[in-house]
Amino acid sequence: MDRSHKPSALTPSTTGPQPSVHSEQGRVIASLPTGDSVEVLLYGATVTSWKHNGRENLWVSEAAKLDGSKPVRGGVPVVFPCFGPPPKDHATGGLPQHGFARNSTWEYLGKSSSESGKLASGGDDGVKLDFGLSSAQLSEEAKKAWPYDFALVYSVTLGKDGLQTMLNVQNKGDKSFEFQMLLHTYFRVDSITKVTINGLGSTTYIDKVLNATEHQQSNPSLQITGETDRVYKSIKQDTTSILQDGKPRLDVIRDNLEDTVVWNPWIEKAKGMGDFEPNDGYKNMVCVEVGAVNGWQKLESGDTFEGGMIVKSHL
Ligand SMILES: O=P(O)(O)OC[C@H]1O[C@@H](O)[C@H](O)[C@@H](O)[C@@H]1O
Repeated sequence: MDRSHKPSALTPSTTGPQPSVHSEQGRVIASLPTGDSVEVLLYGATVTSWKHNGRENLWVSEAAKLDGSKPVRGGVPVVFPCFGPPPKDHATGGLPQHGFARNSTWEYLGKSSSESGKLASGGDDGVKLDFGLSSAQLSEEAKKAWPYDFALVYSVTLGKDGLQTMLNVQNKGDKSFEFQMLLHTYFRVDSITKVTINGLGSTTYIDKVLNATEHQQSNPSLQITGETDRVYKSIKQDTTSILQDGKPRLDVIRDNLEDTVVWNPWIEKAKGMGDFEPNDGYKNMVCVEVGAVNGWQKLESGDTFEGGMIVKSHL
């Protein structure tokens, strides 16, 4: 698939000090010689930790279930093939909220050494981990509710200055299907009251807190001052930036995805979620979720779609 606006990929290299990769207890952990690391749970292919310069960039609830009994409350759950509660009259109508990818067990396909890019220092640049999920691996219930033949490959690349997560969707069957996808990333922040989100100005959004009404964001900067659940549609700028205390903290760069959901449950909703702890954890997280959730992506038999993000940490 040729894409004119494709951001340059983070490229792992094959010489010099090597990253270490090991799997234990249903997760894959990769570390760079710099000490940066990423952890991916096979359940949901959920990235549960990404450390850069000694700092954790992702928020995971202290009560998150990591045993496969429910989707992980935190990290980067993969939402596919529907976002939110699916419309009852759509082919995804029998699936749970946010689909089945976040609560299916993925297969670790291995680390990739195909792309190389040597650093000036001669050290290793990064490591790419691939995870797969196909129709055959789904629960009988999910297969019945969404009887399409598909294959997903989710690539998580830990680079020296960022994390890249890309979802590749293939239609392996003889019927077309429609899907939505979203990388439901919970970012860790020091204090939500000091967070500003830039890059969503002049964009139309659906406000799920206000009965799913449509609004236009006029202010170039967004501050979170209460429960927030917004779907920003067809965003022109590729980068959404999270600032802490006015200083750049994280840049989220969308790749072939036009939409972004901003979510913070705030006080009451956080208290109402059994797996959200501590109760005031909403002060230390914000979800900035890149995706294709405005309408549906149609994939014809044999076709492939790819979308994801690069996140750069400024600490
Ligand atoms: O509780 P869940 O299923 O993980 O969803 C969390 C939130 O996910 C967000 O993406 C949705 O916009 C919210 O409406 C939803 O509440």
